[in-house]
Amino acid sequence: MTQSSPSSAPSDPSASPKLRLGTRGSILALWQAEAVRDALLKAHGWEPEAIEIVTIRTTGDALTDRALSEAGGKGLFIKEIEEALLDRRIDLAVHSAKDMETRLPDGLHIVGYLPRGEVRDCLVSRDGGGLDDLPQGAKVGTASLRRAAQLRRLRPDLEIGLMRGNVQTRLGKLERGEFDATLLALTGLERLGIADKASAILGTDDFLPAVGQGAIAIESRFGDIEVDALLVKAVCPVTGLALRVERAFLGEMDGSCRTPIAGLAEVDGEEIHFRGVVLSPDGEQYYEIVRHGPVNRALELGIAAGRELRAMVPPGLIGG
Ligand SMILES: NCc1[nH]cc(CCC(=O)O)c1CC(=O)O
Repeated sequence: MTQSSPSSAPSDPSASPKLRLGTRGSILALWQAEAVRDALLKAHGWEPEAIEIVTIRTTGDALTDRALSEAGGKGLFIKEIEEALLDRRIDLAVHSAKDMETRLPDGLHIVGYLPRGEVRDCLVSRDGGGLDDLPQGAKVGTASLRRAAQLRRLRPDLEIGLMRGNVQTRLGKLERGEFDATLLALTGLERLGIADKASAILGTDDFLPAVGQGAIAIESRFGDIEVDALLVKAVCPVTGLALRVERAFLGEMDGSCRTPIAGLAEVDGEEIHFRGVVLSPDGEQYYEIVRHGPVNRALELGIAAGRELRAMVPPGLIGG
């Protein structure tokens, strides 16, 4: 029998388990953890007390002055939460899938995802309007190499500066006039109830999202089957398929976090459509792969797309 973390067996409906969900403390992260909690409560008909949300401060939260790619990458928002999971201080971790490395620490795995919502990026501009409406040389803030490269490709005239911090911090920098515009995940604004801040939604043809964007991942200890069983009714299998493709693609690209990479898989019935892109940081080089395949070959599709794109890209652009 595996060790079980909830204080009661899931098969006993009269007892309320005590599951601890670990998350970062930002408003966005808390919204996401609450969404997982609500999905679990609904799936099992539990009382709210059955789930406790535990906030954990991460290295990434403390770093506000440097690009994440310089400080050690996106895993910085995850590490302390995964340590808490391995130490059994929490039973499940909730993350933005986008923030997760393709390789997880030994002993942990992604159990599944909540239904994915909006995947697109949006422009938040002080003066409103879309990318074409930004004046020549306007100052756009972002901390994302992917967004910066795609933006440079479309608008090489813009001045792109480093903008760090959580969504509210970034919007504050815009309001104070430090930047003319910024690019954000539309889903983040939606979750914060401020989607009206978006002045334009960027279509995926021109502006491909990050792998995992818009998906909320639930991570557990590998082999903690009683905990995982509780999630079966709360997770979204279709989102799981899309993320399987995207994360396999990213794993094959094996890009350092200094490489602008984007990828999106969409499930349409029994088919998956995938598009992946690699750019040079200045946006001048652009490599794209488009692949389709059946849902039962999701992993293979992602791997093949990653390998093929990797083979197209000159050495030096990825990795290193
Ligand atoms: N980079 C931080 C981050 N990680 C996840 C989201 C948004 C939520 C999501 O994509 O699921 C954001 C904010 C943003 O990129 O604007």
